[in-house]
Amino acid sequence: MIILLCGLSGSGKTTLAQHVKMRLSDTDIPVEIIDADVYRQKLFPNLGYTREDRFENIRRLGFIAGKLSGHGVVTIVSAINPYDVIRRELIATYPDVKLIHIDCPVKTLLQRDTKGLYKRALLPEGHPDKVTNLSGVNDPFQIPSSPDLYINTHITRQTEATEMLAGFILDNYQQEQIKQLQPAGRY
Ligand SMILES: Nc1ncnc2c1ncn2[C@@H]1O[C@H](COP(=O)(O)OS(=O)(=O)O)[C@@H](OP(=O)(O)O)[C@H]1O
Ligand SMILES: Nc1ncnc2c1ncn2[C@@H]1O[C@H](COP(=O)(O)OP(=O)(O)O)[C@@H](O)[C@H]1O
Repeated sequence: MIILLCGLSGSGKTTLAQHVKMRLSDTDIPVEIIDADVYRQKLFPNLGYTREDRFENIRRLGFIAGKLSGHGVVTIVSAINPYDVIRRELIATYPDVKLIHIDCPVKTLLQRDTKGLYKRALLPEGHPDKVTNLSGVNDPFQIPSSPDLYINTHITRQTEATEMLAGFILDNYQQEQIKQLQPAGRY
């Protein structure tokens, strides 16, 4: 299973992915997190935040996730992933991809601003520290129309959000195992 966590920077993708991994550590479900922030720094430092570079980033992350999930690892891809077309491409390319929207109003993200990106995006044009192409501020984020799960981290506390996501993974993992136990064509 590939879990695509999409949502604006600071919405809680990394936090929830890490908590879910911990939460599932006492089960026999192997979980790996592919955090776009980390992979960009370690593997794709030349990619920026244009539409084309974001597509390339997501395609590469999807490829790695496909390999891991092919070995039975529940692979959580934590990336802003703002465009519907590339999300749909991953869903069409790899088996058992689930799309999860981690939502949060920009007003709240401006208050959290753990990386200082939002303040920098709001600087005047031409300011040397200005951040351009920040999704939700000066770059698009297409809201998923029918995600498999929706979590709003402005409303839902971290512990409850973790339970929602862990429960979703457990349910789907178990359903998949039951399907694989059933002989093809008999049911
Ligand atoms: N425009 C811009 N300028 C500078 N830095 C930025 C910008 N947009 C995103 N970020 C930071 O990059 C982190 C990874 O982005 P993503 O790979 O998830 O983006 S995307 O999926 O390719 O759209 C992303 O990580 P998260 O904060 O974890 O979402 C941000 O820290
Ligand atoms: N309900 C919540 N779920 C997840 N994170 C939350 C929640 N409420 C507040 N936060 C905080 O918001 C921040 C989210 O940051 P992070 O997980 O790095 O986001 P992202 O990976 O989407 O950029 C963290 O500081 C986290 O503690």
